[in-house]
Amino acid sequence: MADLLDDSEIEAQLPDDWDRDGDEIVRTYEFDSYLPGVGFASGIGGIAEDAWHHPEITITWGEVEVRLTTHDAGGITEKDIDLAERFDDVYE
Ligand SMILES: C[C@H](O)[C@H](O)[C@H]1CNC2=NC(N)=NC(=O)C2=N1
Repeated sequence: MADLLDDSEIEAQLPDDWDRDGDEIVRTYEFDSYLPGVGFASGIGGIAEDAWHHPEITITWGEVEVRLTTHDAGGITEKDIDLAERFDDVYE
C-alpha cells in the first residue's frame, strides 16, 4: 500500500494549480462550455481506471472539479500526486 505523505512532502510535491484540502488534493479545470468538461472527465476517468486509482469528479457548466485522495491509506500519497500530473497533461 502507498505510504502517506507528510505535510512538507505534500507542499513540496503538489503540482501547480492544485490545492490541498485536508486529506485531499483538488483542482478545478475550466472550459468554454459543458461538453468539453464532460469529454475531459471521460478522458481522466480512463486514466484513473488504468491506474486503478479513482478521483471524485464534479462536472458543472464550464468547470470540472477533481479531488484525489488515497482511500486505502486514509490520506494523500504519491498515487494522488502522480495522477494529478497525468490529468494536467491531458488538460494542457
Ligand atoms: C476496491 C478497490 O481496489 C479500491 O477501492 C481501490 C480502487 N480505487 C481507489 N481510488 C482511490 N482514490 N483510492 C484508493 O485507495 C483506491 N483503491
